[in-house]
Amino acid sequence: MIFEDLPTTPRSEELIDKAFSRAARSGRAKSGAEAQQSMLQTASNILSDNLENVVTSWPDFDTVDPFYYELADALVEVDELRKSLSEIGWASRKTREIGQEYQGRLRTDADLARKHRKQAFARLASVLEEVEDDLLRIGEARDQLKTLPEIHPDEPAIVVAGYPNVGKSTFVNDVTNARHETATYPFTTKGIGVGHLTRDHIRYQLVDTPGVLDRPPAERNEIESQAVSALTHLADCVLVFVDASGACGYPVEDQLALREEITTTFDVPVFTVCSKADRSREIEADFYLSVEDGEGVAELLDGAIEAIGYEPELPFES
Ligand SMILES: Nc1nc2c(ncn2[C@@H]2O[C@H](COP(=O)(O)OP(=O)(O)OP(=O)(O)O)[C@@H](O)[C@H]2O)c(=O)[nH]1
Repeated sequence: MIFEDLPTTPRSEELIDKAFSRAARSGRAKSGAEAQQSMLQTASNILSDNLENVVTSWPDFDTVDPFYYELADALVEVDELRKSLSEIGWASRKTREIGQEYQGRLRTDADLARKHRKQAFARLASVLEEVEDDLLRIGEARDQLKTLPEIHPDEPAIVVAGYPNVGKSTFVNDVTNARHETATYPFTTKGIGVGHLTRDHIRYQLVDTPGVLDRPPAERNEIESQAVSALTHLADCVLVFVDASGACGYPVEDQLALREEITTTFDVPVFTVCSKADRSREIEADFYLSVEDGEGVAELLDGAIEAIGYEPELPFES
């Protein structure tokens, strides 16, 4: 996952403390103007390098997969994040420049060198103060994005949709190792779960979507709508679960209306799955499923996998 390895974002104060205390240490090893030069060099390098690392640890949003872009945007407003990252790039260059600019002025007697070095430190500190909010914003974005589950836009994905309590997670847990891998993320109080299964050496992702694809669009808030839009980039096939028994607590007509909406939103095969078929099968569906009895589980998976028709790219054969 592209956001998984993002390192903790330092705060301005932390960076200043680190830079100035290392600078003091390096100054103690020398004397006179040389000590001042060494201090400035150390402080400016540490600040500039650490700031640069913040920027380079992020992926380039111009080339990021649209699924990730929209997910990230739903959580953190990518435009704002990019502005902050470019401010940090500026601060990295500026702190290096200040180091270089003052180096010449420090080639003088010890007292004057000390005065100029202090001036340079004040300027370094004020650059860091200026980007304090940007570092905070980047840190928050990083913390949020790190919690996204393991979803790979390059792997085939089966998205499971349907009203609450229709049996989505029972199915996903039954056919995948989801119990071990399910992760959630904070689009909604419920989060989205991911499980995996392997067929013919191909790994498929099953994405459970409680709180997102489980109600009419009019009831989705902006973030949830964006999560749906992100899912359209991800899904290779959608299974809409409909509980014809009504045991889930939602009228069958509403469930079928949601299916219609999903069919028009997604450009990939969308199947209607009559879930809890041990209780009722009173609707027209592509598949009838009872996880309770084990009925239709294999057929449903085979159907979805066939509809996806995923062909892995083979290495070049000579
Ligand atoms: N009779 C019967 N009950 C089932 C079947 N599958 C699931 N259930 C029951 O239906 C209830 C809801 O199932 P879940 O899998 O939690 O439903 P869900 O759609 O994931 O619900 P949310 O996570 O709230 O969106 C549970 O009590 C399950 O035990 C089935 O095949 N037959």
